[in-house]
Amino acid sequence: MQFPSLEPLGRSQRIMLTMLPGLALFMLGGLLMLYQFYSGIQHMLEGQHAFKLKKIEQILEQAQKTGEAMLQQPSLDCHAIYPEIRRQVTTQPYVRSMRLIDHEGRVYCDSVIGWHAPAYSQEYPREERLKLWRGNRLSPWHPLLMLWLEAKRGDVNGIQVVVDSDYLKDRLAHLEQNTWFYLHVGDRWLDEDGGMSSPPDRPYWQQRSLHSAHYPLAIVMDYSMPNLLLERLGQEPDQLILLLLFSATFSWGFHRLLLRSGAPSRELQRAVRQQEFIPYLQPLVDSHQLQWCGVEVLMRWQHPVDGMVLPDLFIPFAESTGHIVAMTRSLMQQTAAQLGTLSLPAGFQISINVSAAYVADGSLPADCAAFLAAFPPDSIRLTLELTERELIATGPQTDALLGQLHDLGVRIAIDDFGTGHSSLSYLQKMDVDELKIDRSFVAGIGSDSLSADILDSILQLAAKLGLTVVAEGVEFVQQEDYLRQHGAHLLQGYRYARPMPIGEFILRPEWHNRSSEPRTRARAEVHP
Ligand SMILES: Nc1nc2c(ncn2[C@@H]2O[C@H](COP(=O)(O)O[C@H]3[C@@H](O)[C@H](n4cnc5c(=O)[nH]c(N)nc54)O[C@@H]3COP(=O)(O)O)[C@@H](O)[C@H]2O)c(=O)[nH]1
Repeated sequence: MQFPSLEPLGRSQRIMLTMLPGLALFMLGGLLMLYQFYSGIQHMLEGQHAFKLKKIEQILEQAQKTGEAMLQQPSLDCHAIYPEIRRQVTTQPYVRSMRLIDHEGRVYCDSVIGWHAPAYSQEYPREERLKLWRGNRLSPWHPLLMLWLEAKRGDVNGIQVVVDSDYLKDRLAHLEQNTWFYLHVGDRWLDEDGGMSSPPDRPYWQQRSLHSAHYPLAIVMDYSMPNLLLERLGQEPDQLILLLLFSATFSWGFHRLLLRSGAPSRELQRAVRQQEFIPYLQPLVDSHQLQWCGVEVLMRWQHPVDGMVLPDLFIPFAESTGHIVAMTRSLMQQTAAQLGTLSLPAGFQISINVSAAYVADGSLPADCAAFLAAFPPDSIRLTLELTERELIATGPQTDALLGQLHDLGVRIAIDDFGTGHSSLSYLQKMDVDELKIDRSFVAGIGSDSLSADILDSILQLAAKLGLTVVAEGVEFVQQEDYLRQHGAHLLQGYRYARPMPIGEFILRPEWHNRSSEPRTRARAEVHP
């Protein structure tokens, strides 16, 4: 799969773009998670709803059976039946009281006060099979549920069976917040705290009624799904955290994939535009004073994903595709902008690696002129190091170019001298100013006699031709001593410093304190 190029986009736009899939994943996952929670909550609520209705129906069935048993007694004369009514009321769990009603609507036998009951027939629900009452005369604020059972016999009209609301509210009670259950009978509602209202005092959110198939009642569920979802999220945050982590990882992976997916060529172009190729400086040390007298500019790629990338990994590709020209130009511009503001020591050398493609490009003299213009006139020695990685075409054109460069005051060095096939031919055909001895010869000092012989030959040749010699890869004092004794002019290597960012270089005291003593042995010891 080919991903779109990120080239035309800025950094923040790229980040935004690569965050989108993660965001989409998070939203999709979030929706799925919410749906899962939603279904779970719905299922749980429906179960509870049905369960509560069943439990309240069971209470009423029990009350009904008790009342029907009374009505089936052979005599419903109060004197005869009163002991049985008392017994039933005290032994049946949910039945609080019972009253027998005659055909005139009078209570003629009451489980609480017997046959002396006054005719408070207004409490007799003539038409209603079920009625919720706020209370009766004995306990006015204690709601009751009255079940009316009609007698199918001539001596009595029917019986009222009274159920205590304590049992009902217990059945309505539940643990979840944001949900309320009510027993709804006629125009009255009993809540799980035992309060009665018509309709309920609480704000209506979403309401569902479940009607009983056996009694004229419904269980009403009042709930807030958004609040229940939030509550569930709070109870189970791990799923959300996992989703967040997963989406972030996905975004990051996508970001990396997009950055890598562009063709390498386009990736280099993008990196040039973003100024990701930055200069590192490694000091050049004057072999007499052992003081910092210049720098070699070395390219580093500050990659947004892979971090700092060393040049060996991208320079050969950049050279083969020609991108090295734009990359080196960018490096020169950044170096000039940052070093041009400093007061550098007189004759400070700035060496820059230049590939064959740049030599052939024709824009090199103009770019060098622009570089030099960033410094006070004649204040620095700009040196271009020509490498042998790619063959530099020799001939009139190159001669003319080198002539132009010399006219500008730019010096030419042959890098890694002695390692390629054409070092001597370059020396013969091109007007060069400096030889840079490859570090493989320096490494052989003291251990490899052949390397030492080649090194000596290069040093003698350079001396004869009047060329400056820079020895790179100096790591040990023995190498330093040898090179100083044998005429190398400039030394470069980890012995002095590794390549470093310009910001770090500026802070180093070595290039400020040029008159201070060298950090190694005194010169007199080396050159007696
Ligand atoms: N065309 C361009 N080529 C460039 C540019 N920047 C670097 N390069 C070439 O990449 C090669 C690797 O360079 P780098 O990793 O920066 O290594 C340089 C030094 O760090 C290393 N060095 C210096 N001192 C020592 C030492 O004491 N020991 C040791 N093991 N290594 C040391 O040598 C490299 C400097 O090489 P050179 O340029 O030949 O002086 C390398 O070939 C670079 O040329 C660029 O901008 N353009």
